[in-house]
Amino acid sequence: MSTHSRNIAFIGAGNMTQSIVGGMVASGYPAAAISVSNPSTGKLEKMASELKVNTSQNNAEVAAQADVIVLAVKPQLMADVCAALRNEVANLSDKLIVTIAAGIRIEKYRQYLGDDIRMIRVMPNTPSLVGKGMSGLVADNRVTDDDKNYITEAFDGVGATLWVADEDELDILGAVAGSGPAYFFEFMASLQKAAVKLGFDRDKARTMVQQTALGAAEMAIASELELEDLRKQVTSKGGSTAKGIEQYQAYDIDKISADAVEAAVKRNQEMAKLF
Ligand SMILES: NC(=O)C1=CN([C@@H]2O[C@H](COP(=O)(O)OP(=O)(O)OC[C@H]3O[C@@H](n4cnc5c(N)ncnc54)[C@H](O)[C@@H]3O)[C@@H](O)[C@H]2O)C=CC1
Ligand SMILES: O=C(O)[C@@H]1CCC=N1
Repeated sequence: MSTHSRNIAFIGAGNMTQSIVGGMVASGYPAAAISVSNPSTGKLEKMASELKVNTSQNNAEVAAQADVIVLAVKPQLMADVCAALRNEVANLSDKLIVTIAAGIRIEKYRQYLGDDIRMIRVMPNTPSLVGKGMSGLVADNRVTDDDKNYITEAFDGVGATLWVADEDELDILGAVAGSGPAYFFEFMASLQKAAVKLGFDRDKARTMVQQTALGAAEMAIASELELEDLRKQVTSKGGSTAKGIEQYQAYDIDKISADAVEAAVKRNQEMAKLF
């Protein structure tokens, strides 16, 4: 079955679903083959009017009609949502089940949905909305090559994909790339505040910060140099950047990042036990 001929249903219309579906529609996935369900109507109405996808307040209804079900609710709701799907949808084992939830292991979904499910875990991130997502993927051993190709193509449409070896690696990828946009936005906001503190208005400060972030990211992608060497190219001996970088190093930016990623991995592992 080719990528665009599968009907795909998203259970939960939150931030991540809106980013993925927005990116999929923009990349040419037919809106008519996409359904989204959510208990409340606000987000559904927005998605129906802006993206022309099918919407419903009934999870089982969209899931029953789909070839692919994407579980996109918060981890703490997953057990209940899965239990209801198992009760209300026939032939779950004929469908490809994809989950984007952090932490929860495939083994748990087997308990929730049945031993015979075909499941892929995807760890996406919100820049999928603008076609610049980074998604990690891992599959159970029942998933077919066709399933893998399908889901790779779908998520390649909203950015880059990276198959990882196992679910431990997915936890790490999630802590770096899934959570990563938040780290970058936190850093960008702090740079914006620094410019505002010295007299710029917020709009001008934002323009200079976001354009610089974009330029740095694109340069990193285009260059074969190590990231440290790209940094050195900006850091003239005896110049101003050296003084700025000294301040970041004084706060041990490597330790800040290592602590952040390790804390996020730990939370993914906790969520695997809790939900
Ligand atoms: N936000 C992000 O950057 C990322 C999120 N994820 C994962 O995506 C999942 C969703 O996260 P967000 O979109 O950020 O959360 P969110 O809170 O924005 O969205 C969850 C949606 O599920 C809906 N919902 C609640 N109960 C429901 C039910 N019984 N049936 C159907 N829908 C229901 C809520 O109304 C809400 O619209 C989480 O499991 C998270 O771990 C993964 C990677 C990145
Ligand atoms: O914060 C979370 O748990 C999810 C997973 C990665 C990004 N958001």
